Amino acid sequence: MSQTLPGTIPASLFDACADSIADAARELSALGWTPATSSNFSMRVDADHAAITVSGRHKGRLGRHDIMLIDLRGHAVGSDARPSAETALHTQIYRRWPDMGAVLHTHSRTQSVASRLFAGKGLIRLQGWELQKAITGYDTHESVLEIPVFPNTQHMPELVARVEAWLDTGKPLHAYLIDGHGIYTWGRDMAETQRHLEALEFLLGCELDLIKLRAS
Ligand SMILES: CSC[C@@H](O)[C@@H](O)C(=O)COP(=O)(O)O
Ligand SMILES: [Zn+2]
Repeated sequence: MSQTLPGTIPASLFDACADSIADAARELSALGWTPATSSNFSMRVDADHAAITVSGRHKGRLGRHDIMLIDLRGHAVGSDARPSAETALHTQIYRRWPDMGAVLHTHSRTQSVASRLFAGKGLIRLQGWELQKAITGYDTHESVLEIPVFPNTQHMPELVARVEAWLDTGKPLHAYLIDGHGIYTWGRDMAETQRHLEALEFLLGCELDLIKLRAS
């Protein structure tokens, strides 16, 4: 895949984003959170563009050619590669929050099982865990962190609308699960987004352990 950049985007900027995505993806893949080409990752490049993974690539082996430029309507810019099938979920975040700089979507076993288990309730309510403080804006274990679980669909506009509907209620949103699918989370930069993802994976795992232990 060859990537041509608009004159306003220096190659060094795009390459830095691509390298950062590939590094994060390698780490997440090594943890087993991106099985079988699943998952997708992006970073904001400027006010109107993001770098995102090309659809269908193995996320543990990404190179610069597996990451492409899109505009915030989700259209490829300067390449004929196909962006992630879930691009609309990334651009939604960048359009809604100009200060958000990275979006990570993974399919870990813990995320997948938790999404199925809590789909009936429509959300997971986290409270009492010290690690909630890893989410920006949370400064005590006593706060409530709600992670909605949206029904899965192959029709991205439907998922985009569900996210909008949640936000329209005025409730905070730092991440969401998709039933039987995985998690989406975001942050102002890649480091913050990775911290959110690691914390959420840990917290979901703790909730699943509690359910198992209470049942035994
Ligand atoms: C390989 S199944 C997973 C996909 O359907 C999808 O959910 C996913 O996460 C990766 O899609 P992609 O188009 O590669 O970004
Ligand atoms: Zn997915």
